[in-house]
Amino acid sequence: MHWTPEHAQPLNQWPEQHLDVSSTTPSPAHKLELPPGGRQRCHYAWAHDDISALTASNLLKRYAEKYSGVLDSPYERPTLGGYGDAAFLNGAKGDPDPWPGPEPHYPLASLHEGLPGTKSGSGGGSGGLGGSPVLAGNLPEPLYAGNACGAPSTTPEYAAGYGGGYLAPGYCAQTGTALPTPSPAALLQPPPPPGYGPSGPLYNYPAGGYAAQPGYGALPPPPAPPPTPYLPSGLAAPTPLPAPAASRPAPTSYSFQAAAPGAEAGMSLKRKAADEGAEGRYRKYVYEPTKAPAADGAPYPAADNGECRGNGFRAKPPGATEEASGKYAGGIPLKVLGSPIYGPQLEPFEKFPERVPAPAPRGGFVLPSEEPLKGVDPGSLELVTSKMLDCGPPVQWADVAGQGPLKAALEEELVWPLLRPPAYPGSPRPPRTVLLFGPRGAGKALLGRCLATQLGATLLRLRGATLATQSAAEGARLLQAAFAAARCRPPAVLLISELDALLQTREDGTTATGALQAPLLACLDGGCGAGADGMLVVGTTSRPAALDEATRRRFALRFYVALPDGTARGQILQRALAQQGCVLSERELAALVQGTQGFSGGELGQLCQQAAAGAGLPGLQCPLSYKDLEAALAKVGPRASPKELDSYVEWDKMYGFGH
Ligand SMILES: Nc1ncnc2c1ncn2[C@@H]1O[C@H](COP(=O)(O)OP(=O)(O)OP(=O)(O)O)[C@@H](O)[C@H]1O
Ligand SMILES: [Mg+2]
Repeated sequence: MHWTPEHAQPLNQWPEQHLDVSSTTPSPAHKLELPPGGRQRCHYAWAHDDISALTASNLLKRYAEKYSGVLDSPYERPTLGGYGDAAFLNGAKGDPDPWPGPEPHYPLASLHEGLPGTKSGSGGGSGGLGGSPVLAGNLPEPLYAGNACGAPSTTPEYAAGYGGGYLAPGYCAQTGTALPTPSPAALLQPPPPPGYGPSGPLYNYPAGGYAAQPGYGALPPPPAPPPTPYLPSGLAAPTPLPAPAASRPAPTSYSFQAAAPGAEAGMSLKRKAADEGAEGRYRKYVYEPTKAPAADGAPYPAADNGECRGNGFRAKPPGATEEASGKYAGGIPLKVLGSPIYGPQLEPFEKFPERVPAPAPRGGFVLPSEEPLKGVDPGSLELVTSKMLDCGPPVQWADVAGQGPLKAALEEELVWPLLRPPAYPGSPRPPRTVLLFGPRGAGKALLGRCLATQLGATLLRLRGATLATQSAAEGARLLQAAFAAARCRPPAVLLISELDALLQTREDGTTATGALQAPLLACLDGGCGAGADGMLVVGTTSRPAALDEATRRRFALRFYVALPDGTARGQILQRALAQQGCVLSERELAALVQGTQGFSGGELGQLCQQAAAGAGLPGLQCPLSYKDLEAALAKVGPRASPKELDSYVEWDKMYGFGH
């Protein structure tokens, strides 16, 4: 047999093969060229034709085995030229150890880079698909597929090609586990752009989510959009969403929201908004205890020149809330009592832009297209406009003591959806009706005013009890006029307090239920229906059980406004007493808070007034003392009995949305 290795191998490989050829019988043609002393040990770099058949057979077998793994490898191999022949000539022929040669000449970008768990760095070299299959094929079993760390190989297809060959001894490509199998989609992903770490997240959106729309106060400025290189081409940036709903607990079985006409799909029925530890989250809800003293003793100072802002509110008097002290008069911080944060958490006025002229429609809270005044009695409309338009100062979340979870719920389920633009055409309408129920004086109307402020809306107030004193026809006319007036001033909040009075049986035997309920339901359907987007109806009642199902279901959201807890009572008292120039010691205030358990905010205000009256200080020339308050405590007490409070909790479980 006449055989030369050139017949079987490419030219650039045959010198290596000849390093294997240890023939001791050089060809006669070469004998003369060999140094005499080295003849017996010399390895020829070229073939000679008198090789034995056995040697030739062994050679064939050996190289067939050696390269069969390479040829069968499922991975795309780099061109051999990329590594240079020198890599194969580096004296490591058949070496079972990891390849000790130089780094590849080209920085081969491994497709595995960017996959989770992939380690980048020089130690790994181009161990991915760019690794040398030849070398991998040379490696003994334990070095395959990251087994340098002794991890079990779970991905057999990686064994041949996944570059153990370039792993330095001891390098662990995966910590204790084999590299996860890449999905076909991942393999099709383009490599990350230069400058971004391969193991970084593909999207790097802010953890806190997106800020609300401009115009909504107390939220941080919107974060910068994610850098465009992070967005795969062709993909639009996701629509900003409000706070994550995923953290909300599952609704309880009592909720009626799914059946309510205004209840929107996707809105959680029950939620626990109290994230007690997250102070920053409720920072803006923190009560601002001190306002500028009212000149006339009214709950809100009238030092605003009577000027009514475009949104129906007047600005707070400058510095009205700036003087909040972080402690009780005696020096105990309210945090000691479990308050979230207490201090001057102020909302700058700039966050409540003037609405003159009316701003462009915002989000779902847009201008109605219908003619709102059609068929409305002009006299009633005039009456409503002059008597019901609320021009009080704006009420921020921080102006409401306590009620943190409720405030968060109102904001997340009402304010944000109303201010947020619809995500897509035909997306669910935000709720247009909310019912606040709870004991008298608990702050339901205050929260209604706060909602109007947060929405930048005109506020119209209607008292059910007042309406119920009118004749049925007049009451219905006023009701329609109130809805029409609200609709023609969008965005508007119509606050109907004492809603239950509209549905009660009168003492004279005539029942308003039939007379006023029908117009009320019609107004709720029409005024808050699909055609009227610019208004929100806030109904309040201290007798939720008096509401029949039809009325109840017209309110898409129903929230329980509970009595203030000890911390909130302390804050309300401190504010009320500060307005009267009264400074109590820490112990006195703590005792007063203890003695006013079960008081509503309204009753705390009455207590302070009673103390002033009892002290003979109608003009509030002298500060109140603790003794005056003690005396007043004997006369003013909480109105809501424990039984009543229990009934609210029960009603909340049945029909409320919890918070
Ligand atoms: N949480 C509170 N923080 C500060 N002030 C409060 C709070 N709750 C009630 N008040 C004060 O108590 C008074 C009565 O509040 P409001 O009118 O809102 O109660 P209400 O629940 O609407 O009562 P009603 O059922 O009688 O209509 C207001 O002066 C309000 O400022
Ligand atoms: Mg009220």
